Amino acid sequence: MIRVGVNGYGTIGKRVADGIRLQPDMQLIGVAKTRPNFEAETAAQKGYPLYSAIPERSHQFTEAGLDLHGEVTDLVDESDVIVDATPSGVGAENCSLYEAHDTPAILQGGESPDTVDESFVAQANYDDAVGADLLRVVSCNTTGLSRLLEPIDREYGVDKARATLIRRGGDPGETDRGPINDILPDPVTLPSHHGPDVQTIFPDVDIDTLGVTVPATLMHLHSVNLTLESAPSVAAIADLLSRQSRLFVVPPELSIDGTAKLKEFAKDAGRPRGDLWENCLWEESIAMEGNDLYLFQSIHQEANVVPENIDAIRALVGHKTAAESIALTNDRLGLNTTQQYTRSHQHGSPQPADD
Ligand SMILES: NC(=O)C1=CN([C@@H]2O[C@H](COP(=O)(O)OP(=O)(O)OC[C@H]3O[C@@H](n4cnc5c(N)ncnc54)[C@H](O)[C@@H]3O)[C@@H](O)[C@H]2O)C=CC1
Ligand SMILES: O=C(OP(=O)(O)O)[C@H](O)COP(=O)(O)O
Repeated sequence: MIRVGVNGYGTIGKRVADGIRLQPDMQLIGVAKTRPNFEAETAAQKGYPLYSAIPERSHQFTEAGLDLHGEVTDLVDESDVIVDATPSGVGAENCSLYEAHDTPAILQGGESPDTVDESFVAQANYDDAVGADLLRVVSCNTTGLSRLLEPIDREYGVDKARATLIRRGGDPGETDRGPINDILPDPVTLPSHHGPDVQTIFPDVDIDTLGVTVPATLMHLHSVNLTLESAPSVAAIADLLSRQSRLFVVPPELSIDGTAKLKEFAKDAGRPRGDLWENCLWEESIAMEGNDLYLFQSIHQEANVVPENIDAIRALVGHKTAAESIALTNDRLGLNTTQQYTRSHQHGSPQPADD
């Protein structure tokens, strides 16, 4: 069993903790919280041992009637791997703690790539991460672009990638984010940070990205144009993408016209918190003009890095191969439900994934 601690129990941390608890080869040692809010209450109700992230505040947990199992240093000490899901910049500050305890750690996309040994996307560079001390699961948008690029580059070669990222203003629970009535070029200059971030995974891919932030909370939307080395048919592209286990090629028959219906679909399908762990690509949006591929995909920012964090844990300890880890993570999270649905529409019967 891999003993895992989660430091930072917010949007990403609580989803990763739930995912860890579902894995047969992992034990969730506990979660570190800064204060006894509703997330600390629900973590305790789920039976997750609580650790105080800020020792001076430990008494607040006791006063709120929450048992503490220790402080964050105890959590780091008791864990084989730490998933750090603290806000951007805090993860880098925590690295000295992990190093002092000789505990490998996984940081998130808000941290700089220079802070870690490797940036990570399971489908692309799992083997490079084996035995590292510090990994970084790249941001939700970068993970989404990387998952799309990997099979297309492998199969057809990508000469040039261009993407405009229409970014959600904040997560649904973030009441202090915006804009609430604007459309912001964000950043106003080319490139957005996503292109260089993709190159931490694919150093040889030539990619330009633009960012725009809009008053929406549900998901990001990517408008993608890839210039390929050949000109496959739309059907061949759709077939290739539909065979990737973390891409959901949304069939037109579902009448899903945008991110709101995608989220509704996930909730109806019984997904926890309505989470969509996979990229969601509209099949009808896939178009070829000469060697140029165009499509739209949506990324559920709260959920799509969760499978990658689970795989990153196994990669750090060299516990399984990439294919084994991806398959196990998908199975235990329940990620295959949309995939099978897509295949039943496109192919009539399930086919091997990720080939
Ligand atoms: N929310 C999103 O859309 C995505 C976020 N990320 C990245 O994941 C990381 C975490 O982001 P979120 O989960 O959205 O943030 P969040 O703000 O929802 O959660 C962070 C949690 O860490 C806690 N925290 C603050 N300081 C701490 C400390 N010193 N020790 C322990 N816990 C501490 C906060 O109280 C909060 O509960 C960031 O690097 C972010 O860029 C990556 C993909 C998507
Ligand atoms: O990783 C994300 O976005 P990003 O890929 O645009 O950096 C998450 O949606 C967090 O974005 P935020 O830094 O705007 O909260």
